[in-house]
Amino acid sequence: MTNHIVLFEPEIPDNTGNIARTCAGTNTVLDLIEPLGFHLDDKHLKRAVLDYGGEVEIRRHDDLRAFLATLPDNAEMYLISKFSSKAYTDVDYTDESKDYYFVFGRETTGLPETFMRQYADRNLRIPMSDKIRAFNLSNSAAIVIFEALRQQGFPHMEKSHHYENDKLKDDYNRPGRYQRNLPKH
Ligand SMILES: C[S@@+](CC[C@H](N)C(=O)[O-])C[C@H]1O[C@@H](n2cnc3c(N)ncnc32)[C@H](O)[C@@H]1O
Repeated sequence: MTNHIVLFEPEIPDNTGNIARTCAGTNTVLDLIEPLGFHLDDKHLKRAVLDYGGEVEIRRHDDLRAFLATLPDNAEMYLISKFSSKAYTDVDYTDESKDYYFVFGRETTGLPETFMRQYADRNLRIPMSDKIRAFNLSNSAAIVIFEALRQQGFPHMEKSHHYENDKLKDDYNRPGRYQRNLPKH
């Protein structure tokens, strides 16, 4: 089982950078459908990818058709769109024989209407109030991928870890921890 976040023609490098970081932290493959609104060596994207997501597997596709042609037989593809009336939480993402693909639209115009109509039963909505037009792209990606991962039991992810500077350790607040070596006058 592999999870994929697929971005259709993303425009804002910071969003793609954030998503790349999320992909690295969750062992998710990032598929980018061109054209992109930025260069892959954009400094914001690079900072996010290199500082935090150097391990992320990025696959680039010339266009939507080219991306669809790469889908394996076991692909379960979902289109993430506010226009759906089915919630993203109402789907089972736990079939280990499947590869899950979550396709998100571009920041300004979302997903193409024809594509959404073609896969009408595959559109999923993140519930939201009527006070906004849509959620931010990178937040939407995080919301959906973490529901899939939660259902899958967070595969190959550490649910706990012990750090050297563990804030929950008993001696974290030991006297002197915050004392600075100020110069003596
Ligand atoms: C900023 S939104 C795009 C808004 C665009 N005006 C539209 O018509 O979809 C960017 C992407 O985030 C995702 N998104 C944002 N809010 C969503 C919601 N409430 N439900 C599902 N997806 C959402 C979708 O994939 C969307 O294409």
